[in-house]
Amino acid sequence: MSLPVEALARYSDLHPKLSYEKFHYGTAGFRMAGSLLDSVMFRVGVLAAIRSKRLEGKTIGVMVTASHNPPVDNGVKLVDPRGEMLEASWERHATVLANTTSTDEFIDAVDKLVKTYKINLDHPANVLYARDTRPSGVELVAALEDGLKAMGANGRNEGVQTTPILHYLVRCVNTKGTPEAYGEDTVEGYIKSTADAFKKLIAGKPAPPPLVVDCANGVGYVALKQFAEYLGPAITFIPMNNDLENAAALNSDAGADYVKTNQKFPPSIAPVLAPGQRACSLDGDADRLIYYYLNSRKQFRLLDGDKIAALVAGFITDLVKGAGLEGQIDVGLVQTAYANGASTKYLEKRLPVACVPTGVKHLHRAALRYGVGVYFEANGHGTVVFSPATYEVLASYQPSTPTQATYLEYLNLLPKLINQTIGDALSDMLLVEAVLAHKHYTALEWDSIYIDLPNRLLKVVVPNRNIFQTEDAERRLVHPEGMQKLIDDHVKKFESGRAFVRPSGTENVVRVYAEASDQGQADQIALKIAGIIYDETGGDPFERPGEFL
Ligand SMILES: CC(=O)N[C@H]1[C@@H](OP(=O)(O)O)O[C@H](CO)[C@@H](O)[C@@H]1O
Ligand SMILES: [Mg+2]
Repeated sequence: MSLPVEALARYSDLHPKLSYEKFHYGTAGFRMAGSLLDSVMFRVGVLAAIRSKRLEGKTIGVMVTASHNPPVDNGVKLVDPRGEMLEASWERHATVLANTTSTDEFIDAVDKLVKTYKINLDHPANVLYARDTRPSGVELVAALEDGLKAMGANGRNEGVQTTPILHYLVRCVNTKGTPEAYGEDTVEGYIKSTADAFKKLIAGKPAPPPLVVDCANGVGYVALKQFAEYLGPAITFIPMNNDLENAAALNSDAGADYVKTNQKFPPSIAPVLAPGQRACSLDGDADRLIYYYLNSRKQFRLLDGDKIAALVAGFITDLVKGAGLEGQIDVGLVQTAYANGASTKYLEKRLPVACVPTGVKHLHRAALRYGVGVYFEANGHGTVVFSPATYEVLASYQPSTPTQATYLEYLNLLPKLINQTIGDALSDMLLVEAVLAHKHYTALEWDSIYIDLPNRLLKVVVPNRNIFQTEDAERRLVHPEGMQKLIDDHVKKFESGRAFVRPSGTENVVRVYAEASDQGQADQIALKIAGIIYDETGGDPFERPGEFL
């Protein structure tokens, strides 16, 4: 088969590129105002089909979502056959195709891609896709489908689903009937196997107290309802911010990003919480999870991705030891520079900890190096991955005592409870609840594992963020020259101060993170560095944010 040039041209003409837009496939795929994405969606459809053919018909996933961003935004991400994010080298092809200015140029670029990889177009193309609850998703999915039609690809529309469910389904479809079979490739199959593993894991433990779940008025509520049905009395949820009728409500004063960024309760949650009661927030596509509670002094206390990682890694380490598998299964943790310094200090004493650049793909890749790799970004995105060798050990190990056998049983349930393809707010939430039940931890006890260092995260708008280059997992600047020295000279004035600066991969800003032994110092460090960056990059003195030092 040759490239279906005629069909490509016909469909492409229905989705012309807006001449002034420049698109970039970044950390979060393509993401911007939904109204600007029509041509991008069509081209992503074509690219997904080409990638599927390149992989001899393996199913590629496409998720239409803008996660925690405002309801008018939308976006799209491609998912590789194992349910992982698109291979990095193909991000560039996505950007190139999205930016071709005419149908002819687009077809030429597709042709070039096919020739470069010597793709055999006789292979079938299979694409599985879903969208979040954003209204613009309906038309964007239609544009995506035109891309699939133009290539004669088989499309499987999963409707409105969470991002992690889409990733899970892709892995299931591609591993079906193989020794690595991941599960049944249906949403019901996902809910059932996750819920069953949870029920078995907490069997005999007291049912956790009811959990307040802030659904960010998004698709997470759809999955939560299904979980609630299967879980029955095993756990009670109190769903909040579950209005799916009002599109404008999505992520508005709600959700994991709101809580982590503002370090406060969503306004609707504060009044319903009793002191000590746990609550959690999902984000708009349910791949991030943040916990929090009201302490006895009626203060907000955050239990973020670092706290989840510490809880989960500690639990798994205990299980491995208890089963007598120490030395046979190595448990490791992966963080980014945004991890609270107190968490890193606490965890490094207990297990190997790696620090990698921001972005799930980096964390995921690093986690695969361990027998059991736990990774979480501070913002609540993370999961646990089990290596093939670990699966083998778990399947063949003969415990020598009944206690070891019990621990082994728990360990064997974890790969079923956890969505290993990507961070999954709902399966992570059930994991946290199971660990709390096993450890008999209240929110306060969990919080007390270590005490967070006060910190401050700021954005600085600069003319060109690309001049900022980093090394050492983004912890030091190598460019602009001399900037790191200015930062160091300032930070060293503060005891236990730490700070770093990096360009955002998703917004046109530079981020400044600082932490210190008290909040005032963390603020001073961050605001001074923000001022340095602003001034050194030629920021307009009349527009200089008032708080910068
Ligand atoms: C400080 C921060 O939270 N950064 C986020 C944000 O990346 P930036 O490159 O910092 O814009 O979005 C990413 C994608 O969602 C997420 O992986 C990351 O953790
Ligand atoms: Mg998200």
